[in-house]
Amino acid sequence: MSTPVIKVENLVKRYKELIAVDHFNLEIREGEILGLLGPNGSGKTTTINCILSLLSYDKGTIEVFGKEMQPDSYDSKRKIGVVMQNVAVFDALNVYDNIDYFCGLYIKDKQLRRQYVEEAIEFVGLSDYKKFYPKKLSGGLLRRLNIACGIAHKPKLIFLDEPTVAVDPQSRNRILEGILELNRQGATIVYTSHYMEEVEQICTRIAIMDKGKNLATGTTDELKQMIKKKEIISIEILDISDEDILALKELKNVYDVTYENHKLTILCSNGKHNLIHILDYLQTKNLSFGRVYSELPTLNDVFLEMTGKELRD
Ligand SMILES: Nc1ncnc2c1ncn2[C@@H]1O[C@H](COP(=O)(O)OP(=O)(O)OP(=O)(O)O)[C@@H](O)[C@H]1O
Repeated sequence: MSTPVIKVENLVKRYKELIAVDHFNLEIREGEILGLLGPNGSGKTTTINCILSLLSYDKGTIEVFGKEMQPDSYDSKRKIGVVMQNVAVFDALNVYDNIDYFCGLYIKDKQLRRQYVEEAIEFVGLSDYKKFYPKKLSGGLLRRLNIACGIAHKPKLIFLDEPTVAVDPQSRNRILEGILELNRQGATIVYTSHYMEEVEQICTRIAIMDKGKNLATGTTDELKQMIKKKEIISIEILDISDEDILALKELKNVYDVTYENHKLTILCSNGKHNLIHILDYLQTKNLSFGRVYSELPTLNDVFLEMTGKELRD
C-alpha cells in the first residue's frame, strides 16, 4: 500500500495538567476526505496544530508525505493548505490582495500567481467582491475568502478546521461543494467539525474524537457496524402495560424498550425483520397503535454508545 499522507502515532499534547491529546493515532491516505469529528474541546484543533508543527507536543511521532514533520519542513508545508477556524485575513487588504498575499508566500512567479488568485476567487464565488475589504463582507463571504487564502496555491493536502461555523446555508453548501471539488481535483482533505451531518455528507472516512482520544475510525457504515444499536423503532401508542413492555423486551434482537409520552421506543441489535415481529405482537394483543417509524443509527448514536454522551452538547 502507498505511504500514508499523514501518519500520527501515539500523539500526546498537554497544556499543563490538561491532556488535550491523549495517545492519538491516525493514518490518512491519499485522496481521502477524512472527517475529524468530536465535540467542542475534544482536541481537534490541537491535533491539527501538532500535525502542522505549529505546536510542540509531549510524545508521539508525526509524518506528513512520508517525512517527519518539523517546524522547518518547508518542502512539505508548501504542499499544505490550511483554513483555520478563526478567520485570518488582513483588514487593510481587499479580497484580491488578501488572496494574492497568501498565495505569494508559496508562488513567486507573478503571472502564475495572478492566474491562481483569479482561479481561487472564481472557485469560492467572490468574483463580484474582488475590491471589497473584509469588513464589508458578510460572515459567509468572509469564510469563503478565508478558504480562498488557504487553497489558492493549489495544495495537495488541505486542513479545514470547522469552516462552516456560523455560516448561512447558501455559503455553507457552497463551501461543502467546494471541498468535494478540491478533492475531485486531487487534494487530500482533513475536515474537522462537530456537525455530524456535514461529516457524513462529504467525508470518505471519519475519526471520532473525544477527550483527546481517537475512539474509532472508519467509513460511516463501518462505524455504525461497531455499535450494538442497529435499528430504532418508534411507535405511537396510547397505552401499554408493563407486562407487554416486558414481553416486547423478550423478542429476538430487542435489547431495550422505553415508553414515554405515548411513544414506544424499541432498540434492536440487528437490523432485519424486527418491525414485523413487534407489530405481530401488538396485533395479537389487540393493542391499537398510530404512526410507526424505523430509523437506522446515526453518527450521534455511534458517539452516544461510545462515550455515553450526545455529540451536540
Ligand atoms: N492554549 C491553550 N492553553 C490551555 N488549554 C488549551 C489551549 N488550547 C486548547 N486548550 C484546551 O485543550 C482542550 C482541547 O482544545 P481544542 O481547541 O483542541 O479542542 P477542539 O476539539 O478543537 O474544540 P473546538 O471544537 O471548540 O475548537 C480543551 O479543553 C481546551 O480548553
